[in-house]
Amino acid sequence: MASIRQMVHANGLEYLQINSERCEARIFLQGAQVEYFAPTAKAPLLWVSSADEYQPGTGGLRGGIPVCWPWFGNHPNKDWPAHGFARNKVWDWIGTQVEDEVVTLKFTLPTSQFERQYWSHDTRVELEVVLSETLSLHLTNINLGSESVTLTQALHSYFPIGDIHQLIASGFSGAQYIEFGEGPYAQDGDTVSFVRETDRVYTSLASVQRLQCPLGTIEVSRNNSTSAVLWNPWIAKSQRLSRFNGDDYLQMVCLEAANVLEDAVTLAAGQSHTLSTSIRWLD
Ligand SMILES: O=P(O)(O)OC[C@H]1O[C@H](O)[C@H](O)[C@@H](O)[C@@H]1O
Repeated sequence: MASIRQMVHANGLEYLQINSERCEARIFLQGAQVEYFAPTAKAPLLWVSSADEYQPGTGGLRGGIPVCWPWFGNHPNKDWPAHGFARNKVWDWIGTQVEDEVVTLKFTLPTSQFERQYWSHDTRVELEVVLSETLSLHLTNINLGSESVTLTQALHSYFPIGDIHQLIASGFSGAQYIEFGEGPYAQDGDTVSFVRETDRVYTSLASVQRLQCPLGTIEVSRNNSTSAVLWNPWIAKSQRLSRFNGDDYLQMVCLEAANVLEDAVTLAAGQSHTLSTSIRWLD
């Protein structure tokens, strides 16, 4: 029988502990951040740094799936926080459905948590998390106002890959990317391997990628998203990152379902848009 328990971490953050016949998961209300997900009898599909202390309001947990909203990355206004403000805010848990041991949970960021100096628009944002052998996230924006609204966003998934030197990421053929503010570069072949800091914003990217690593093969798919971010900080940037151990870069990679650059979302009055990603072990 599936169970959903509301718990409080020793450091004060509230989370939901989900156990079902199909999987185990933890979702923190701060950021509506999925922090742990493992299908039954399989290894965890998300990575979290052991350096994170689970403190409230510190830029989201360093791992799992932070929700970057209502902008991704650095804002043109340099004083604004990277990746928006939603990952630091406490979301409301507003819905639960359990059917055939598939648990669906719904969250919204209440407008009282909006940083109005950054986001004056009349919008509603919801995150639906579907937990079975696969983890699926659906991030919906609804424009309730009378003027059009443009936003960028990402579901910033951190994956455990065992050894970055042995990781082969595939499904990139035909795409282009911007890296460190330069490009667009044409993707060379279908695969990416990692030998240095990698921080690519892909455009025109196919909807399915695979991460083949010593732990197995993870499949990551996206819907309503033609852009995605591929990130590993490598050695020098690891030293500068908060809540990150110096050698954590060996164990993780981020492949983030996004709506960025020309894939930014523009919603006319009354319109909505749902960005989705699904993650599973292939073997
Ligand atoms: O340290 P954070 O604000 O969580 O950002 C972590 C990383 O997120 C994304 O993947 C960006 O492309 C990186 O440039 C950034 O370093």
